[in-house]
Amino acid sequence: MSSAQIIDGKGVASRLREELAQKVAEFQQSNHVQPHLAAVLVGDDPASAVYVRNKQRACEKSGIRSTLHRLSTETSQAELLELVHSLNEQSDVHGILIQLPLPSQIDETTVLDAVAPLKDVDCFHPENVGLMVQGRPRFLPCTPAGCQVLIGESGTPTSGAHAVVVGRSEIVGKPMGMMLVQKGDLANATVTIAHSRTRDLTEMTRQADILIAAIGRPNFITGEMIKPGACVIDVGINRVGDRLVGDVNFDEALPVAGSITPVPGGVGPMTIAMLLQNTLTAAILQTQALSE
Ligand SMILES: Nc1nc2c(c(=O)[nH]1)N[C@@H](CN(C=O)c1ccc(C(=O)N[C@@H](CCC(=O)O)C(=O)O)cc1)CN2
Repeated sequence: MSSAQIIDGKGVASRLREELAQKVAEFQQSNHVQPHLAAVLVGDDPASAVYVRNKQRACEKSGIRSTLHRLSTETSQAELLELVHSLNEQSDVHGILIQLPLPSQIDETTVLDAVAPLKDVDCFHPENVGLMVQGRPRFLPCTPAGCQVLIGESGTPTSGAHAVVVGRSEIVGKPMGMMLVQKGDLANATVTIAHSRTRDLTEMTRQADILIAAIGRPNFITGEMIKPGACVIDVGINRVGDRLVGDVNFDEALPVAGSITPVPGGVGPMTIAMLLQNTLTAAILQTQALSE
Protein backbone atom coordinates (compact mmCIF):
# COMPACT_ATOMS: atom_id res chain seq x y z
CA MET A 1 0.00 0.00 0.00
CA SER A 2 1.34 3.50 -0.81
CA SER A 3 2.02 5.92 1.98
CA ALA A 4 1.95 9.72 2.00
CA GLN A 5 5.09 11.83 2.17
CA ILE A 6 5.30 13.20 5.71
CA ILE A 7 6.00 16.94 5.63
CA ASP A 8 8.59 17.70 8.31
CA GLY A 9 7.36 20.99 9.77
CA LYS A 10 9.79 20.78 12.67
CA GLY A 11 12.74 20.42 10.29
CA VAL A 12 11.56 23.19 7.95
CA ALA A 13 10.97 25.53 10.91
CA SER A 14 14.43 24.82 12.25
CA ARG A 15 15.99 25.62 8.85
CA LEU A 16 13.96 28.86 8.59
CA ARG A 17 15.00 29.90 12.10
CA GLU A 18 18.67 29.40 11.19
CA GLU A 19 18.25 31.52 8.06
CA LEU A 20 16.44 34.12 10.12
CA ALA A 21 19.20 34.24 12.74
CA GLN A 22 21.58 35.26 9.96
CA LYS A 23 19.21 38.04 8.80
CA VAL A 24 18.71 39.25 12.38
CA ALA A 25 22.48 39.45 12.88
CA GLU A 26 22.91 41.42 9.64
CA PHE A 27 20.07 43.80 10.54
CA GLN A 28 21.49 44.37 14.01
CA GLN A 29 24.97 44.99 12.69
CA SER A 30 23.82 47.57 10.13
CA ASN A 31 21.27 49.37 12.32
CA HIS A 32 22.50 48.83 15.90
CA VAL A 33 18.98 47.76 16.79
CA GLN A 34 18.05 44.38 18.23
CA PRO A 35 14.56 43.17 17.21
CA HIS A 36 12.45 42.87 20.36
CA LEU A 37 9.26 40.88 20.90
CA ALA A 38 7.09 41.65 23.95
CA ALA A 39 4.96 38.64 24.86
CA VAL A 40 1.84 39.15 26.98
CA LEU A 41 0.48 36.14 28.84
CA VAL A 42 -2.70 36.60 30.86
CA GLY A 43 -3.79 33.83 33.23
CA ASP A 44 -2.41 30.40 33.95
CA ASP A 45 -3.48 28.22 31.04
CA PRO A 46 -0.67 25.61 30.97
CA ALA A 47 -0.70 25.17 27.16
CA SER A 48 -0.45 28.93 26.60
CA ALA A 49 2.46 29.09 29.02
CA VAL A 50 4.25 26.36 27.02
CA TYR A 51 3.63 28.14 23.71
CA VAL A 52 4.91 31.46 25.06
CA ARG A 53 7.98 29.79 26.54
CA ASN A 54 8.67 28.09 23.19
CA LYS A 55 8.30 31.42 21.40
CA GLN A 56 10.74 33.06 23.81
CA ARG A 57 13.27 30.24 23.40
CA ALA A 58 12.98 30.49 19.62
CA CYS A 59 13.55 34.26 19.84
CA GLU A 60 16.65 33.74 21.96
CA LYS A 61 18.11 31.23 19.47
CA SER A 62 17.52 33.64 16.57
CA GLY A 63 19.07 36.65 18.31
CA ILE A 64 15.71 38.35 18.92
CA ARG A 65 15.23 39.89 22.36
CA SER A 66 12.05 38.81 24.11
CA THR A 67 10.39 40.06 27.26
CA LEU A 68 7.47 38.46 29.04
CA HIS A 69 4.61 40.42 30.62
CA ARG A 70 2.73 37.97 32.80
CA LEU A 71 -0.62 39.06 34.22
CA SER A 72 -2.99 37.26 36.58
CA THR A 73 -6.23 35.56 35.49
CA GLU A 74 -8.20 38.34 37.23
CA THR A 75 -6.62 41.11 35.13
CA SER A 76 -9.26 43.56 33.90
CA GLN A 77 -9.58 44.64 30.30
CA ALA A 78 -8.61 48.19 31.31
CA GLU A 79 -5.38 46.94 32.92
CA LEU A 80 -4.48 44.90 29.87
CA LEU A 81 -5.22 47.83 27.55
CA GLU A 82 -2.98 50.03 29.67
CA LEU A 83 -0.12 47.56 29.19
CA VAL A 84 -0.75 47.36 25.43
CA HIS A 85 -0.76 51.18 25.15
CA SER A 86 2.48 51.35 27.10
CA LEU A 87 4.13 48.71 24.82
CA ASN A 88 2.87 50.61 21.77
CA GLU A 89 4.75 53.68 23.04
CA GLN A 90 8.06 51.91 23.76
CA SER A 91 10.28 52.53 20.76
CA ASP A 92 12.57 49.58 21.59
CA VAL A 93 9.64 47.12 21.41
CA HIS A 94 9.03 46.07 17.80
CA GLY A 95 6.50 43.27 18.15
CA ILE A 96 3.64 42.70 20.59
CA LEU A 97 2.24 39.23 21.03
CA ILE A 98 -0.97 38.80 23.03
CA GLN A 99 -1.20 35.07 23.67
CA LEU A 100 -4.71 33.71 23.07
CA PRO A 101 -7.09 32.73 24.53
CA LEU A 102 -7.65 35.57 27.00
CA PRO A 103 -9.75 35.14 30.16
CA SER A 104 -13.51 35.54 29.62
CA GLN A 105 -13.82 39.01 31.24
CA ILE A 106 -11.63 40.43 28.44
CA ASP A 107 -12.90 41.12 24.94
CA GLU A 108 -10.22 39.75 22.61
CA THR A 109 -11.16 41.94 19.66
CA THR A 110 -10.91 45.15 21.71
CA VAL A 111 -7.46 44.20 22.95
CA LEU A 112 -6.10 42.96 19.61
CA ASP A 113 -7.38 46.11 17.88
CA ALA A 114 -5.44 48.20 20.42
CA VAL A 115 -2.05 46.81 19.29
CA ALA A 116 -0.21 49.34 17.10
CA PRO A 117 -0.50 47.98 13.53
CA LEU A 118 3.26 48.23 12.95
CA LYS A 119 3.84 46.04 16.04
CA ASP A 120 1.09 43.52 15.23
CA VAL A 121 3.34 40.53 14.56
CA ASP A 122 0.41 38.07 14.75
CA CYS A 123 -1.27 39.98 11.89
CA PHE A 124 -4.59 40.12 13.74
CA HIS A 125 -5.21 43.89 13.46
CA PRO A 126 -7.92 44.80 10.89
CA GLU A 127 -5.50 47.16 9.12
CA ASN A 128 -3.02 44.31 8.56
CA VAL A 129 -5.75 41.80 7.67
CA GLY A 130 -7.09 44.31 5.13
CA LEU A 131 -3.65 44.84 3.59
CA MET A 132 -3.15 41.09 3.36
CA VAL A 133 -6.56 40.55 1.71
CA GLN A 134 -5.74 43.27 -0.82
CA GLY A 135 -2.55 41.42 -1.74
CA ARG A 136 -0.12 43.99 -0.27
CA PRO A 137 0.77 42.38 3.06
CA ARG A 138 2.73 44.13 5.78
CA PHE A 139 2.83 40.91 7.82
CA LEU A 140 1.46 37.44 7.07
CA PRO A 141 -0.66 35.67 9.70
CA CYS A 142 1.67 33.14 11.34
CA THR A 143 -0.21 29.83 11.13
CA PRO A 144 -1.56 30.28 7.56
CA ALA A 145 1.89 31.48 6.43
CA GLY A 146 3.43 28.37 7.96
CA CYS A 147 0.86 26.16 6.18
CA GLN A 148 1.64 27.86 2.87
CA VAL A 149 5.36 27.17 3.26
CA LEU A 150 4.65 23.51 4.07
CA ILE A 151 2.44 23.13 0.99
CA GLY A 152 5.40 24.46 -1.01
CA GLU A 153 7.76 22.00 0.71
CA SER A 154 5.51 19.11 -0.30
CA GLY A 155 5.98 20.04 -3.94
CA THR A 156 2.21 20.33 -4.46
CA PRO A 157 1.41 22.91 -7.14
CA THR A 158 -1.08 25.47 -5.81
CA SER A 159 -1.80 27.29 -9.06
CA GLY A 160 -5.16 26.12 -10.37
CA ALA A 161 -5.51 23.59 -7.55
CA HIS A 162 -8.69 23.29 -5.54
CA ALA A 163 -7.87 24.09 -1.92
CA VAL A 164 -10.52 23.31 0.67
CA VAL A 165 -10.06 24.92 4.08
CA VAL A 166 -12.20 23.32 6.77
CA GLY A 167 -12.74 25.95 9.47
CA ARG A 168 -13.54 29.66 9.27
CA SER A 169 -11.71 31.09 12.28
CA GLU A 170 -10.28 34.62 12.12
CA ILE A 171 -6.77 33.39 12.92
CA VAL A 172 -6.51 30.41 10.56
CA GLY A 173 -9.42 29.48 8.26
CA LYS A 174 -10.37 32.86 6.80
CA PRO A 175 -6.84 34.22 6.29
CA MET A 176 -5.67 30.84 4.92
CA GLY A 177 -8.35 30.95 2.24
CA MET A 178 -7.48 34.56 1.38
CA MET A 179 -3.76 33.78 1.05
CA LEU A 180 -4.26 30.78 -1.23
CA VAL A 181 -6.60 32.66 -3.56
CA GLN A 182 -4.15 35.57 -4.04
CA LYS A 183 -2.16 36.03 -7.21
CA GLY A 184 1.41 34.84 -6.76
CA ASP A 185 3.72 32.04 -5.73
CA LEU A 186 2.29 29.30 -3.51
CA ALA A 187 -1.15 30.71 -4.33
CA ASN A 188 -3.46 31.12 -7.36
CA ALA A 189 -5.66 28.35 -5.97
CA THR A 190 -9.41 28.00 -6.29
CA VAL A 191 -10.53 28.14 -2.67
CA THR A 192 -13.50 26.76 -0.77
CA ILE A 193 -13.86 27.61 2.92
CA ALA A 194 -16.03 24.95 4.51
CA HIS A 195 -17.40 25.01 8.06
CA SER A 196 -19.79 23.37 10.49
CA ARG A 197 -22.84 24.36 8.39
CA THR A 198 -21.41 23.14 5.08
CA ARG A 199 -23.76 20.63 3.47
CA ASP A 200 -22.16 17.29 2.60
CA LEU A 201 -18.68 18.10 3.83
CA THR A 202 -17.25 14.79 2.61
CA GLU A 203 -18.31 15.51 -0.95
CA MET A 204 -16.53 18.87 -0.63
CA THR A 205 -13.31 17.64 0.99
CA ARG A 206 -12.99 14.79 -1.52
CA GLN A 207 -12.61 17.43 -4.24
CA ALA A 208 -9.61 19.00 -2.51
CA ASP A 209 -6.18 18.80 -4.10
CA ILE A 210 -5.06 20.63 -0.97
CA LEU A 211 -7.00 20.03 2.23
CA ILE A 212 -6.42 22.25 5.25
CA ALA A 213 -8.03 21.03 8.45
CA ALA A 214 -8.50 23.80 11.03
CA ILE A 215 -11.65 22.88 12.94
CA GLY A 216 -10.27 22.05 16.37
CA ARG A 217 -11.91 18.62 16.55
CA PRO A 218 -9.66 15.61 17.10
CA ASN A 219 -9.43 13.11 14.21
CA PHE A 220 -12.36 14.83 12.45
CA ILE A 221 -11.07 14.28 8.89
CA THR A 222 -11.27 10.57 8.13
CA GLY A 223 -9.59 8.68 5.32
CA GLU A 224 -12.73 8.60 3.16
CA MET A 225 -12.91 12.42 3.24
CA ILE A 226 -9.56 12.73 1.44
CA LYS A 227 -8.99 12.73 -2.31
CA PRO A 228 -6.29 10.16 -3.17
CA GLY A 229 -2.94 11.92 -3.56
CA ALA A 230 -4.06 15.18 -1.89
CA CYS A 231 -1.77 17.38 0.17
CA VAL A 232 -3.22 17.38 3.70
CA ILE A 233 -2.27 20.13 6.15
CA ASP A 234 -3.37 19.50 9.72
CA VAL A 235 -3.63 22.67 11.84
CA GLY A 236 -5.34 20.95 14.79
CA ILE A 237 -3.58 20.58 18.13
CA ASN A 238 -5.91 18.61 20.41
CA ARG A 239 -5.02 16.95 23.67
CA VAL A 240 -6.68 13.53 23.95
CA GLY A 241 -5.68 11.95 27.26
CA ASP A 242 -1.92 12.36 27.35
CA ARG A 243 -1.59 12.42 23.54
CA LEU A 244 -1.55 15.30 21.12
CA VAL A 245 -3.62 14.65 17.98
CA GLY A 246 -4.57 16.72 14.99
CA ASP A 247 -7.90 17.36 13.25
CA VAL A 248 -7.00 14.63 10.76
CA ASN A 249 -7.10 10.93 11.53
CA PHE A 250 -3.44 10.44 10.65
CA ASP A 251 -3.48 6.63 10.39
CA GLU A 252 -6.45 6.67 8.02
CA ALA A 253 -5.06 9.57 5.99
CA LEU A 254 -1.57 8.11 5.50
CA PRO A 255 -2.42 5.50 2.83
CA VAL A 256 -4.73 7.93 0.94
CA ALA A 257 -2.97 11.32 0.94
CA GLY A 258 -0.01 12.23 -1.26
CA SER A 259 1.57 14.28 1.52
CA ILE A 260 0.57 15.13 5.09
CA THR A 261 1.76 17.15 8.07
CA PRO A 262 2.13 15.28 11.37
CA VAL A 263 0.93 16.46 14.78
CA PRO A 264 3.11 17.23 16.64
CA GLY A 265 5.96 18.39 14.41
CA GLY A 266 3.95 19.87 11.55
CA VAL A 267 2.23 23.25 11.49
CA GLY A 268 2.86 24.17 15.18
CA PRO A 269 6.63 24.81 14.89
CA MET A 270 6.02 26.77 11.67
CA THR A 271 3.68 29.17 13.52
CA ILE A 272 6.57 30.10 15.78
CA ALA A 273 9.07 30.46 12.91
CA MET A 274 6.68 32.84 11.12
CA LEU A 275 6.25 34.92 14.27
CA LEU A 276 10.02 35.44 14.39
CA GLN A 277 10.01 36.41 10.72
CA ASN A 278 7.26 38.99 11.41
CA THR A 279 9.21 40.35 14.38
CA LEU A 280 12.22 41.02 12.16
CA THR A 281 9.92 42.63 9.56
CA ALA A 282 8.42 44.82 12.30
CA ALA A 283 11.87 45.93 13.43
CA ILE A 284 12.86 46.74 9.84
CA LEU A 285 9.65 48.74 9.21
CA GLN A 286 9.94 50.72 12.45
CA THR A 287 13.63 51.44 11.90
CA GLN A 288 12.86 52.68 8.38
CA ALA A 289 9.99 54.84 9.66
CA LEU A 290 12.31 56.48 12.22
CA SER A 291 14.89 57.34 9.58
CA GLU A 292 12.36 58.99 7.24
N1 LIG B 1 -1.37 35.21 19.85
C1 LIG B 1 -1.55 33.95 19.43
N2 LIG B 1 -2.21 33.07 20.19
C2 LIG B 1 -2.39 31.81 19.73
C3 LIG B 1 -1.86 31.41 18.48
C4 LIG B 1 -1.17 32.37 17.70
O1 LIG B 1 -0.70 32.09 16.56
N3 LIG B 1 -1.04 33.62 18.21
N4 LIG B 1 -1.95 30.08 18.07
C5 LIG B 1 -2.32 29.05 19.03
C6 LIG B 1 -1.22 28.51 19.88
N5 LIG B 1 0.15 28.58 19.34
C7 LIG B 1 0.76 29.77 19.26
O2 LIG B 1 0.55 30.66 20.01
C8 LIG B 1 0.92 27.42 19.08
C9 LIG B 1 0.42 26.16 19.33
C10 LIG B 1 1.23 25.04 19.15
C11 LIG B 1 2.53 25.17 18.70
C12 LIG B 1 3.43 23.99 18.55
O3 LIG B 1 4.57 24.15 18.18
N6 LIG B 1 2.97 22.80 18.87
C13 LIG B 1 3.81 21.64 18.87
C14 LIG B 1 3.42 20.75 20.03
C15 LIG B 1 3.64 21.44 21.35
C16 LIG B 1 3.13 20.61 22.51
O4 LIG B 1 3.70 19.58 22.77
O5 LIG B 1 2.17 21.07 23.14
C17 LIG B 1 3.66 20.90 17.55
O6 LIG B 1 2.60 21.01 16.93
O7 LIG B 1 4.60 20.23 17.18
C18 LIG B 1 3.01 26.41 18.43
C19 LIG B 1 2.23 27.52 18.63
C20 LIG B 1 -3.39 29.60 19.96
N7 LIG B 1 -3.02 30.88 20.49
